[in-house]
Amino acid sequence: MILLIDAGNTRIKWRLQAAAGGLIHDEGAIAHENLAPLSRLRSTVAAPLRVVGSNVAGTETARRIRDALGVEGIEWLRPGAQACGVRNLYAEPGQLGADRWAALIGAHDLHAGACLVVMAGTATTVDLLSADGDFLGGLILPGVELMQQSLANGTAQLPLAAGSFAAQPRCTADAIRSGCLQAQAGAIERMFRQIAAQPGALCLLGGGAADAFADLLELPLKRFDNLVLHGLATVAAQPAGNTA
Ligand SMILES: Nc1ncnc2c1ncn2[C@@H]1O[C@H](COP(=O)(O)OP(=O)(O)OP(=O)(O)O)[C@@H](O)[C@H]1O
Ligand SMILES: CC(C)(CO)[C@@H](O)C(=O)NCCC(=O)O
Ligand SMILES: [K+]
Repeated sequence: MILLIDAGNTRIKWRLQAAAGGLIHDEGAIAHENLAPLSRLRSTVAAPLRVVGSNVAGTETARRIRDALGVEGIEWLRPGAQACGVRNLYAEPGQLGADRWAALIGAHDLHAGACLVVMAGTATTVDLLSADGDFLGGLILPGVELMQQSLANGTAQLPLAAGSFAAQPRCTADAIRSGCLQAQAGAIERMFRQIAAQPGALCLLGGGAADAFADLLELPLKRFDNLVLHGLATVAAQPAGNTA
């Protein structure tokens, strides 16, 4: 059995599979505060269990996950210069978030053409992947909720209110909500222009906040939850994965 773990800043997503490319037994998402579901999961699985993960939530989180699972070693994905046909063009490949690296590997496995890999989580990332598998570069934005919160925190008059999207917002709450959603959609559409002319160019969109603006996007779009876990499975299926 193999357990795939995507430890993000808001939640920890997991998937239990028979083998790296095999049948999915179970999956879920948990809050950082309560890792008990991972301990329960471990006790239901007959050993041996291989654990492959990506973590952008810090070393303390990695330790807590290991303790909750009671396993010796977790194979945490370390972004490098290349893996599974994807080349990392970051100036310092190790600086790239492991979740972005896994998602790019997953995207390259799923789609033959150029794609824009968008993950709408705590932060939103918008990453360009060429048809050849080159990660050309990408954006990091505050996620939708972080954007809304930053306005409430940084101003006297702006509340953290539940607004709705409007093309021409005519109240404060709608103006905030629409501004944050348009910022996300606009950044994505502008990045997509760089690959739009290529045959089969596609935007792959995932993450917990994707529903908030998916309908606004005017580009070839495919929803995919969860690209990070798919990428981890792709890495795990390699004879010598780029994990440590
Ligand atoms: N409909 C929504 N509108 C705005 N923000 C949302 C919406 N749904 C989720 N979010 C926010 O998006 C952020 C990430 O949500 P979620 O935990 O579901 O995504 P995630 O992909 O698991 O994130 P991460 O990998 O960063 O942990 C949270 O701050 C959450 O409150
Ligand atoms: C951008 C986030 C927060 C998205 O989860 C994560 O991938 C991260 O912490 N990345 C490290 C910095 C970088 O990717 O350049
Ligand atoms: K962070």
